[in-house]
Amino acid sequence: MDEIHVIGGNCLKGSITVQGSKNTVLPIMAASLLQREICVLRGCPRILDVCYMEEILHILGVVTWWKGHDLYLDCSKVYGMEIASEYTGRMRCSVILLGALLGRNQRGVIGYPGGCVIGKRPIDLHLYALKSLGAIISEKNGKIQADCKKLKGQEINFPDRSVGATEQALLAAVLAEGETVLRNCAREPEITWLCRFLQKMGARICHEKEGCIRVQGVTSLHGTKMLIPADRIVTGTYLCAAAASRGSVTVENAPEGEMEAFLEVYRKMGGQYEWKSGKLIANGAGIQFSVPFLETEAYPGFPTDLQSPLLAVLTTVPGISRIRENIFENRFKICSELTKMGAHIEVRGSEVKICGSRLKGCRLRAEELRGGAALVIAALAADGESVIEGVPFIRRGYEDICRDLRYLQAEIYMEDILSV
Ligand SMILES: CC(=O)N[C@H]1[C@@H](OP(=O)(O)OP(=O)(O)OC[C@H]2O[C@@H](n3ccc(=O)[nH]c3=O)[C@H](O)[C@@H]2O)O[C@H](CO)[C@@H](O)[C@@H]1O
Ligand SMILES: C=C(OP(=O)(O)O)C(=O)O
Repeated sequence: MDEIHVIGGNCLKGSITVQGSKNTVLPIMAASLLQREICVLRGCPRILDVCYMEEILHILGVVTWWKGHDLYLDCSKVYGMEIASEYTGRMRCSVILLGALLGRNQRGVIGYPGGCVIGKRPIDLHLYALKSLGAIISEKNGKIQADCKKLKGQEINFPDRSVGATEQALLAAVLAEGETVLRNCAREPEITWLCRFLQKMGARICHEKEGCIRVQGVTSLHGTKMLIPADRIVTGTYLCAAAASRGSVTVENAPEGEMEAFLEVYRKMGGQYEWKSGKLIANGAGIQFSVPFLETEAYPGFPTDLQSPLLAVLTTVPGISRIRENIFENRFKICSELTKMGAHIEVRGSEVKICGSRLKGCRLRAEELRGGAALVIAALAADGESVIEGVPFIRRGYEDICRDLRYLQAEIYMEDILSV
């Protein structure tokens, strides 16, 4: 069992290249099922969620291999149609395999998805999209079964915006008969990247206007290659890590154009940044201003996935800050852990009030991915040593957070407590 040890107090500085994006690569791996050749995903992050998705693809018949960070997916022999809940329950993104399986084999049976326990996370919008395209869905014994003769293009007007449901609808629509128009789609960059990948496989997709995507069904798709873009949430996490120590960081491959909402808050807190030849150069030495009010929103608003990392920074900034979480109802779980470190935090429903103070190192437990990363950030700023348990949650989305932060001169290491 691994634990992360952090000796707080170092001022972070240095350059880093961030891993490929988790939330981009996972739907792209699912999309590869829609063709019968080989897809190559360059710059694929070697994170637990990618391993979990790879295992699921193996069960369905996909042959995979790695060359460094390039993942090869040979989808020529996909005959499996069923994925047990012990596999789907490890990650949220497993649910969109339903749309891919329907597109490929007209049938899919999957267990319920898992992922971070940060709210109820229903799948009604996913099922609504699939049903609209003609799938017959039944739910029993903890499984969701979807069948269709041939999916048929439709107008789908999402009542609410959902990243996963938009991805689900896209995967199901590209091989459906005729035209599908998706309205009120999510606008996150991951949707654009998925569309690009599907287009490279031969899909006919066009973005009409904000939130509206038109898909012209085709009869088959082919293999392709794509470079997975840098992870915008990991980039933001490392900016927060440097900010908590009032240090600086240069991100060599930051995803330009995807970080605006975060960078605006960073600047208001007293941080400075500039883009130079594709690099993001950020200096957190001047971070000193609290954030009177911030709320998480769908893209291009402030991302919910960076709410906990930012909250960790704000526990160190003098004055009162307030954050409202609008996307997931249970995303303040780390507050009790931060309180153990001496943070002054009050949670009231979907809002949290933070009064900046000094933190002290202690033993902490991560219970979900971004909350776990946020505990590491708080530990970097704290006096003394912190030990963070629950490392597998962090590994779901960070390839090697200790290695990356050591590049930035943090004193941090992983210990396997069974082997000492
Ligand atoms: C693997 C992946 O890409 N995960 C991201 C994805 O999650 P995910 O795709 O699960 O997030 P959604 O955009 O679907 O969720 C947004 C909101 O819609 C609700 N909802 C969603 C689907 C549904 O059928 N019914 C419903 O009510 C959710 O409970 C939530 O309140 O987008 C989230 C919001 O940017 C990010 O935090 C996650 O990191
Ligand atoms: C919530 C997240 O992931 P998932 O949707 O995979 O649980 C996340 O990446 O912060």
